Amino acid sequence: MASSPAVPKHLNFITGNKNKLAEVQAILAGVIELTNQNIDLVEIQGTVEEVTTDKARRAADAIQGPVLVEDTCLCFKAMNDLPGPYIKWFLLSLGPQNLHKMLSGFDDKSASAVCTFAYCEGPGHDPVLFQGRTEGKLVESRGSTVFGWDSCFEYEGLTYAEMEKAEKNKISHRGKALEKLKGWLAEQVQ
Ligand SMILES: O=P(O)(O)OP(=O)(O)OP(=O)(O)OC[C@H]1O[C@@H](n2cnc3c(O)ncnc32)[C@H](O)[C@@H]1O
Ligand SMILES: [Mg+2]
Repeated sequence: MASSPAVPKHLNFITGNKNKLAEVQAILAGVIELTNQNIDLVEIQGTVEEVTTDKARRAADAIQGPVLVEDTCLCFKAMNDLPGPYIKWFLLSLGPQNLHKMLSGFDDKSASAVCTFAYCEGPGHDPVLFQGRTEGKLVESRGSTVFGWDSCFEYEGLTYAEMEKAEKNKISHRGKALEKLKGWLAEQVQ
């Protein structure tokens, strides 16, 4: 019989982003206990899978134990999926008020929000990935600018920032990725 990885009863989610942490805590409430460490991890360049896998390995090495990490992309169809994993730096430079201008020269405003979680059992182990994607469009900022590009990403008429938190979590890239993680966790304990 193939041996299952030793999935702990709680997950140590390594992130420096308080808003991500709050969403993950809300979505996983009652499913798995979550602890958090804010470790400043180097993020490589590459595909989101490469970035997230590398992030998980670095986090597992840093704490010498099991970890959960996540990387979020915002991909513009007109730009062949850029900025993708590099959205953080565009958002930091432009701010949510100016982000929509990145597509002002294009008719196609389609954007995909992509969330990729990686669970790594510990140093030297291969991370397991769980990805969720929500299709929407890049719009002028509407709603609270507390969390990243929430006010610039519209899904079915509302920006993420205009939705109730629970509504966002039901349809979001992060919610979908965590549904997959939950399914995997349930399989491990059977
Ligand atoms: O420590 P980590 O987990 O890496 O946290 P981070 O803030 O650096 O996050 P990323 O590297 O994944 O970069 C993603 C960027 O997208 C933003 N972001 C992530 N999830 C988001 C969401 O659901 N809604 C809006 N913005 C989001 C986030 O604030 C960053 O600017
Ligand atoms: Mg980061």
